[in-house]
Order: sequence, then structure tokens, then C-alpha cells
Amino acid sequence: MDPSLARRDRRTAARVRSAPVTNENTRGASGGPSSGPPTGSPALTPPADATAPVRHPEAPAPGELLGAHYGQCFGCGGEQQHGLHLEARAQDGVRVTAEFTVKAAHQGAPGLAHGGVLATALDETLGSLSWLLRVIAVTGKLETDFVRPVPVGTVLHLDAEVTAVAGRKIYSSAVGRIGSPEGPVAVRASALFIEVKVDHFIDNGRPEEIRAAMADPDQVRRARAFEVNP
Ligand SMILES: CCCCCCCC(=O)SCCNC(=O)CCNC(=O)[C@H](O)C(C)(C)COP(=O)(O)OP(=O)(O)OC[C@H]1O[C@@H](n2cnc3c(N)ncnc32)[C@H](O)[C@@H]1OP(=O)(O)O
Repeated sequence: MDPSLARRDRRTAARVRSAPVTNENTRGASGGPSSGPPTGSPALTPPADATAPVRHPEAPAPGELLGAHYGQCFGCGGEQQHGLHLEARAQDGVRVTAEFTVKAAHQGAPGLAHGGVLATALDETLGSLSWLLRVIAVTGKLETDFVRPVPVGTVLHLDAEVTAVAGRKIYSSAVGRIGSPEGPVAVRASALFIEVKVDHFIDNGRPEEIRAAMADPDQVRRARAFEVNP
């Protein structure tokens, strides 16, 4: 086949694949990402008895930087040289925004962010919603749409919110835009987080890191405070 035709076919196929997603790229009434999250897995649809999320009275104020939950976290920790160093900020309701600058260490294809790194940025942003509910939760399911390639040097602006809660199950969605909070949508995600106790980490983490974390009184105080969630 003529290589130029093959290239054109590939471009057409890419447009067809992305078309339904880009039609949904408007924001929710709250300014958050809720309108048009990826549909798909039934496990990401809240059950009929799910309730609206409730912002904890001691949640960080809107506009406040949340800070890293763990210095070695690949998503937000300052001690990971090639980590994302993602910075999340509380917003109104149960919503956060975050920024992540794509570095050369985050490439998949030449000059473009790796899809797994972009999924990490979404996962981390969605995970930081726990600060506003004041619970500890881990990702059970994460469904991602990759809408546009994201070049190295891009600042990805992420916006995430909890949409519903059912017992320990926390339903959320997020969107990532290129260059500004109003920029073109590059990635979107829907997620199910599951609330856990601190013991989830103590029982499963590698002993040396757990010992180090337990020796840090600030880390222990932060984690335990989230377990008591009136
Ligand atoms: C401190 C915060 C760090 C934030 C970093 C960013 C977020 C992350 O990347 S966290 C790391 C990645 N995630 C993980 O490592 C989690 C690994 N998984 C696990 O440990 C377990 O499967 C866990 C804790 C999610 C659930 O196990 P367990 O506590 O036994 O709960 P379980 O009874 O199985 O499930 C509870 C409910 O959730 C549902 N559920 C759990 N997992 C899923 C799933 N993958 N898909 C759909 N539903 C699920 C179950 O069906 C059940 O529903 P129901 O109450 O209606 O019956």
C-alpha cells in the first residue's frame, strides 16, 4: 500500500475513535468534570442507594494546596526524582484541581507523555479527593479515555470530583486539559475508590517503608486522624 495512504487511513481512524469523546468535553454545572465522564463499565455506575458526597467540615479550604500525602509517592511526593510532583488544590464541594508538568522522564513515544503516566496523574488527582471526604481510600477501578496526545513540556490541568458514595465505595470522575483549565481535553477518567483503614498499608506494604513511615509522627498522626471520620 502507498505509505501516504496508510498514513491518511491511520489519521482518519484516529479521528473516528476520538469523535464521540470530544463531543462530551463540556464542564458540569459546578465547573467540575462531571458532565460526560467516560461511560462504560457498570461497576463505575453508582447503585440506586448511593448518596451525594459530603464535604468534611474540617476539609482544607477552597484554594488550599493539599500537599503530598507521602514524600515517596510517585504521583505527588517531593522525594521522587522522576515522579509527577503533582500539586492538588481543594475546591468547593468535593472537588479538587491539580497541575502536572510533563517532563522528559515521562515520555512514551518521542516527545509525548506515556499513557500510564497520564493515568497516574488522573489516579493521583482522584485519590486526593479523599482529603475532602477525610477518609483513606485506594483505587479499585480506573477507566481512562486518552483523547489527545500530550507533548513534553505541557502543563496538564486536572479537575476531579466525587460524584456519589455508597458505603465504602466512592465514585468519581476527572478530566485533564492541555495548557490551561479551559484548554482542550486530553484525558478523562471515571473511578471507583474503596475506603480502607490504615491497616491496609501496614499489613501489605514492604516492612522497611512501613517502619520508616511509622517512625514519622506526622505521617502517623495524619493517617490516624483520617480513620476517625465522624
Ligand atoms: C493513601 C492514598 C494513596 C492514593 C494514591 C493514588 C491512588 C492509588 O493508586 S491506590 C493504589 C492502587 N490500588 C490498590 O492497590 C488497591 C488494591 N486492591 C485492594 O487492596 C482491594 O481489592 C480493595 C481494598 C480495593 C477492596 O478489597 P476489600 O477491602 O476486601 O473490599 P471488597 O469487599 O472486596 O470490596 C468492597 C466493595 O467494593 C467493590 N469493589 C472492590 N474492588 C472493585 C473493583 N475493582 N471493581 C468494582 N467493584 C469493586 C466490591 O464489589 C464491594 O462492593 P459491595 O460492598 O457492593 O459488595
